[in-house]
Amino acid sequence: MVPVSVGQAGNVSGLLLSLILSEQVQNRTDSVDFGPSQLWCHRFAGLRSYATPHSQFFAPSEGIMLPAGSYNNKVAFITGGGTGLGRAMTGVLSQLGAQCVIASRKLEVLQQTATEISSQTGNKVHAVQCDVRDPQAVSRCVDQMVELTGLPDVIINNAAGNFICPSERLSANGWKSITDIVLNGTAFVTLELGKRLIQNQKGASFLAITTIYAESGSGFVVPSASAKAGVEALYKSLAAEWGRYGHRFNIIQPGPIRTKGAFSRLDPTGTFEKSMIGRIPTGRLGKPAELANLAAYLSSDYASWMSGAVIRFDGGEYVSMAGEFNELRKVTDDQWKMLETMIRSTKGS
Ligand SMILES: CCCCCCCCC/C=C/C=C/C(=O)SCCNC(=O)CCNC(=O)[C@H](O)C(C)(C)COP(=O)(O)OP(=O)(O)OC[C@H]1O[C@@H](n2cnc3c(N)ncnc32)[C@H](O)[C@@H]1OP(=O)(O)O
Ligand SMILES: NC(=O)C1=CN([C@@H]2O[C@H](COP(=O)(O)OP(=O)(O)OC[C@H]3O[C@@H](n4cnc5c(N)ncnc54)[C@H](OP(=O)(O)O)[C@@H]3O)[C@@H](O)[C@H]2O)C=CC1
Repeated sequence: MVPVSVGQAGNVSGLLLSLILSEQVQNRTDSVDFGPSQLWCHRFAGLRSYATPHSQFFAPSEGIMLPAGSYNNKVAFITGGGTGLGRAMTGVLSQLGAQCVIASRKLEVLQQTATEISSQTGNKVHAVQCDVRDPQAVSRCVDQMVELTGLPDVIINNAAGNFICPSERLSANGWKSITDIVLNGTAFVTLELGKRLIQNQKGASFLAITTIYAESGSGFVVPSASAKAGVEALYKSLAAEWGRYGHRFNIIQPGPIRTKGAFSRLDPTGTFEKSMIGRIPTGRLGKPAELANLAAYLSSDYASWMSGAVIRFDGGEYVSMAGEFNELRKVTDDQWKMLETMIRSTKGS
């Protein structure tokens, strides 16, 4: 770990970006705390990753949490299982004994992931091409899964699309592209599998991966925020309706976890990561393995009494952004002395 000075624009060109960046550096210098000496940068695999010194209190445990064999004789279906967080969840479930089916658009990516994971775990991972925006394709995908493994015990709706974009620049097709993947895709997968499971009187655990801003909304990712909020309404509604069929529905709202898919579309220059770390109380990004452990627990029999739950998993970022006075953590001891003196010396209203 090496301390770095903030404010390096790297090879990013463009006046606007430099302005944004220099403003951030200015703000950070002005705000007393969280200056260059307190920002740390890990470098690995060509990627930068920032963290604060106090993140050492919150070192990630990336080993598998559940007992070996927890998923023996179980089948798990994971959308978007070829990359990023979906891949991490597939790896953990497979390691715990599950037979996994991963589905998304890019068959080659899925096949490579399936081969790599199954060679590490010794358990089968099947790759099935499926564009979740197309209900017929989803139905064919489920047919294929039934042939391969039978109906699943665990369904993880993880596939998503997203990009930052001012809403006034967003085309109708841009809106449709994101909401089709996230909301309609989740609905098509959930309805198709739910109906077949009900017909076969088979219980299952459904998990949706949303995001912290599904609750608050967020500018610049409006289609994603709207669709993720819809997914949460869908899952909470079905938790109430389909418990009688043996189905549980839970939701994880992750905060920032570095993946190529997310960061390339949400922070393409790497400019915003540094300021984001400053508002995460645990001082670091999450790790895919941490999310995968939580997903494995929620989808397992250890969580058979959990349904309708919405788990925020963000190192404290959401509450940190929400609290009116939370920026006061930047005030130094000397400044507090001065503030306290001023407040105490005020008499009357
Ligand atoms: C502050 C630091 C932030 C760091 C991260 C913090 C994370 C915290 C919370 C994170 C939440 C994360 C949520 C996620 O969902 S991340 C998942 C990201 N992964 C993906 O998006 C993978 C899949 N994505 C894709 O395949 C594409 O990106 C896609 C555009 C979503 C879909 O591809 P495709 O179907 O091929 O669509 P296109 O034909 O390319 O485009 C469709 C229309 O959308 C318009 N469009 C595409 N990109 C943009 C853009 N960048 N800006 C504006 N418009 C765009 C495109 O032009 C098409 O519209 P048309 O021109 O009108 O036809
Ligand atoms: N990483 C983060 O910081 C956060 C991520 N999330 C959520 O976590 C989940 C995983 O994201 P992450 O791993 O970061 O990003 P990725 O881009 O790696 O994952 C998205 C996956 O969705 C698949 N996908 C996209 N469109 C479709 C489609 N039409 N049909 C089927 N599959 C599709 C992609 O595969 P393919 O291209 O082959 O179709 C890809 O595997 C998402 O739901 C995201 O919203 C939430 C908060 C934070």
